Amino acid sequence: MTIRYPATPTADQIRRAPKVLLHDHLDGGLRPGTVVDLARARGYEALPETDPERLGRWFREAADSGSLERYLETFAHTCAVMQTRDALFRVAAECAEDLADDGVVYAEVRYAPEQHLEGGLTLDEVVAAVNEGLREGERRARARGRRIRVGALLTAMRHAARSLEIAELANAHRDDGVVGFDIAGAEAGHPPTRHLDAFEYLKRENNHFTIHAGEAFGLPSIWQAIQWCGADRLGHGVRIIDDIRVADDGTVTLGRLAAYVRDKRIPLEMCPSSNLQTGAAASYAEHPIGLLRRLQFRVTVNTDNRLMSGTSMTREFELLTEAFGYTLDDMRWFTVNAMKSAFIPFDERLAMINDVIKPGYAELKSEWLFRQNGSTSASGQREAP
Ligand SMILES: O=c1[nH]cnc2c1ncn2[C@@H]1O[C@H](CO)[C@@H](O)[C@H]1O
Ligand SMILES: [Zn+2]
Repeated sequence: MTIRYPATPTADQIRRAPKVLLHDHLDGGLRPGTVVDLARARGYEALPETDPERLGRWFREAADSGSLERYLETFAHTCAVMQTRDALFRVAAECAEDLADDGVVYAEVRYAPEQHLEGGLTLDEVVAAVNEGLREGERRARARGRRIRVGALLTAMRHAARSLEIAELANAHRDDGVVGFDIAGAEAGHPPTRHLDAFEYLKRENNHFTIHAGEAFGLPSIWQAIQWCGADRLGHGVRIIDDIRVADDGTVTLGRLAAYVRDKRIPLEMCPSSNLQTGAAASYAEHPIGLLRRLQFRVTVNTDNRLMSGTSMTREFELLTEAFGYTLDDMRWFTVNAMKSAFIPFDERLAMINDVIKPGYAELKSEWLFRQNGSTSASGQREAP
């Protein structure tokens, strides 16, 4: 006889569960109050609101545009206030703290160094400021009894022409907090193959990269990212659904590209709330993550931009639990997927899975055993002998 645990985790369990985040933009995750403070310090007067609560709402509503291009316009304000060493340090430290408070144990946070040079910093100084801030945030979290490890991904903007330079920067800082590379920005009209030299350079250096692909543009973008550029992971990748046919009787047929992505266990960094805002998915219940999880693609759950989506890892999992009835076992599956797909060394990933993630979920599940004598009766939750 085996005990069947209650099906859905509580909000509190979701928050306390160890979580792994692979796709989170530093310039999309500022606290609204910090944006206000930094704008005031720098004399930046173009903020649409100066009350933190109203500003937070403004970001969420402006990002709720149904188009990636309009969604991306909101980053002009966050980037504008991230132009000095102190500002970058503060934003990075708060990022690590906020993620730790949300129960994230490992995160890869990305940003585009080329967007932080207006105050006179060099690319190397930008990277150093963010790394120092992340280390400070880890320390503050530890002082409060929370453990988190945060790596940085350096992003090149796909409409610009600095990707090789940023790839070299990522490689130069690989033993110093930078775990990989990415390209981001408007997808339509900016195919990943324009940055082939950057990707080929990183492959020659045995380095890692992910590519935003299959978010605002479909299969050709995913195909190029994988087969031309050699991406280790896909940022979003939701449009892979266009290569999957589900017949009326439920039979599923994968096209060649979808089959390749699943066969090769290529990680998909899915960001449900962000996708709803940019129009890449219509609702949580209809988000491709449901089908892709059932088909056992290497799916991971991510926040993308916590400020623009007013979200957190806890909230993304709550929304998915509501939409798909996910259990703690599903959550653990997504989390192990993410940890397997991280860009840190294999032995460290394995240790995180075995020594942090699995024990964390086992601990949460076991809580139920001690609750059964209390008011929440467990009758009916045991499997028949
Ligand atoms: O979902 C997204 N798709 C594509 N680009 C994005 C997304 N979120 C943010 N950025 C872009 O990445 C830059 C560096 O962090 C941001 O400034 C934003 O322009
Ligand atoms: Zn993104």
